[in-house]
Amino acid sequence: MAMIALKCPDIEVVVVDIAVARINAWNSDRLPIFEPGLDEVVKACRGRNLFFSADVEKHVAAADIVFVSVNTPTKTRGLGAGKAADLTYWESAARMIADVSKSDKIVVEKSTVPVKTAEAIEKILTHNNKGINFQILSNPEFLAEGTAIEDLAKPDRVLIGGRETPEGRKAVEALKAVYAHWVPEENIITMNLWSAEISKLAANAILAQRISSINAMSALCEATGADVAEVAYAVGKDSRIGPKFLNASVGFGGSCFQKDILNLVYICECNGLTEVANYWKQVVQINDYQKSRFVKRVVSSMFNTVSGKKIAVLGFAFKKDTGDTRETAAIDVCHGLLGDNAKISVYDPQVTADQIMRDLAMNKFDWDHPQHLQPMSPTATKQVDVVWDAYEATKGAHGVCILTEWDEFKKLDYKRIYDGMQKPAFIFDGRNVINVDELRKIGFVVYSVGKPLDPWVKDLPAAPPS
Ligand SMILES: NC(=O)c1ccc[n+]([C@@H]2O[C@H](COP(=O)([O-])OP(=O)(O)OC[C@H]3O[C@@H](n4cnc5c(N)ncnc54)[C@H](O)[C@@H]3O)[C@@H](O)[C@H]2O)c1
Ligand SMILES: O=c1ccn([C@@H]2O[C@H](COP(=O)(O)OP(=O)(O)O[C@H]3O[C@H](CO)[C@@H](O)[C@H](O)[C@H]3O)[C@@H](O)[C@H]2O)c(=O)[nH]1
Repeated sequence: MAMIALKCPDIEVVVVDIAVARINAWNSDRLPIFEPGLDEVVKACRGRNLFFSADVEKHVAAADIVFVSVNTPTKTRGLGAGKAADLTYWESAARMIADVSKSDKIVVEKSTVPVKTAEAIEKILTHNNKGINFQILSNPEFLAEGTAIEDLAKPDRVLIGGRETPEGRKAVEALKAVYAHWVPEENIITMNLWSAEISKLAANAILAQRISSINAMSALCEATGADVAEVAYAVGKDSRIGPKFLNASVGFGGSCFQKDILNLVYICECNGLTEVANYWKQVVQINDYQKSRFVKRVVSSMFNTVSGKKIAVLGFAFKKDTGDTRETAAIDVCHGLLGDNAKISVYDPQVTADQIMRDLAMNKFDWDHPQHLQPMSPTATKQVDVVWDAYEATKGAHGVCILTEWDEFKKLDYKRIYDGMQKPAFIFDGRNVINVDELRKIGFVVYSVGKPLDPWVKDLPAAPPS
């Protein structure tokens, strides 16, 4: 919305939220999220044509276009728990729009929703309506965190789905005119509502599938002496495949991929498409396998136990350049290590100690997770310490796990880190950011996902029984 305000000075944008603390933060000098370049965009328009308010009803009543961007998490209880999208927030937003509206409105699905949500929303909006015309559009968002501003400034495409009626087409044109302020017309794609809704789920599923594919290859590379980075480079050179999204890692995280794939799986199951559901489920299962495989490498390399040992965790966010920790692989890896009674010292340049403690104590739905990834008691967080420096985190540690690819981890003084650690000093790189040969020369025992194994690690079974 800040980008719309920046690019369309003739449009007044009001961001409303029921979370008053968040709105207060948006109106302050310290925005509630860290996103490179966002401060500048907000500062350029706030008070001009961009406003933040907790008076949701007043501003919705006055709007011509309402973008609904509320959260759509995975259901944790009841029918479809652990898979289906929880549309509670969407439904209450739709009911509120229906209640407060006195003029015609275009209601835009900006959240990622199950296919056919527009139909349900239409029913809520038009039920008991007072002669008001609501047009529902699907306009899914494709930005990635950490690069949101560039993604919004130069989107690969903007997708708008609408009803194939004269009113529907008019609404599509109205929304298209907003984006046309800065997005070339050929990059604004219009289609029917259901295609737009499915396209968002399909894009995320296929992106995540690429990561699970290369992560699956990383296990085979370790077993055979191949290097996954070389394999990804060779594969990505095929112009039909392309080089992006082929970085092997400790596993994908973030608030979208797992949630949206599980939602897709549920929709397939509801449509009787068991084989299709199982196909997509495998993308999440390989991701869980990758996280648990990493934990097993750590434990088995360190004489099959990390009990009482200090392990430094460098990086907790789900990717670099964000402070977001939702579904970060770091949560599952820490749970796995704590399950083996390790003492953990975490450093992340953007994530607060409070957030890390909350994440580690939080109950996660345990759908199909391996044993050691299951919810744990909050008392285990007593074994966790959060520090504000990588050197502090690694001081006296037996092992280091790199779980986020922050640029600063490439430039650390690893000799200094080695000197301060217990020996043998182990380093487990879940992001392929370190120079393996250099670190081995310093004296570290090194494991890096998908890379030829250190003889020390090699002699141990890759997947000892849990
Ligand atoms: N985070 C991303 O990068 C991203 C990218 C593309 C799509 N999406 C999709 O966008 C949606 C939102 O994601 P998010 O990460 O911003 O979630 P979020 O939980 O950070 O934000 C949602 C906000 O909606 C507010 N809200 C809930 N009910 C409300 C109501 N009735 N009225 C007003 N405000 C209400 C909440 O208070 C919260 O601040 C999800 O469907 C997600 O899948 C997110
Ligand atoms: O080659 C890769 C690329 C990514 N990742 C990991 O995958 C996760 C997701 O990364 P990314 O997709 O860059 O960030 P998100 O903000 O989750 O963005 C995804 O999810 C958004 C929400 O739906 C979509 O809008 C975006 O298009 C889609 O990329 C992160 O943990 C990354 O570290 C890898 O492990 N290897």
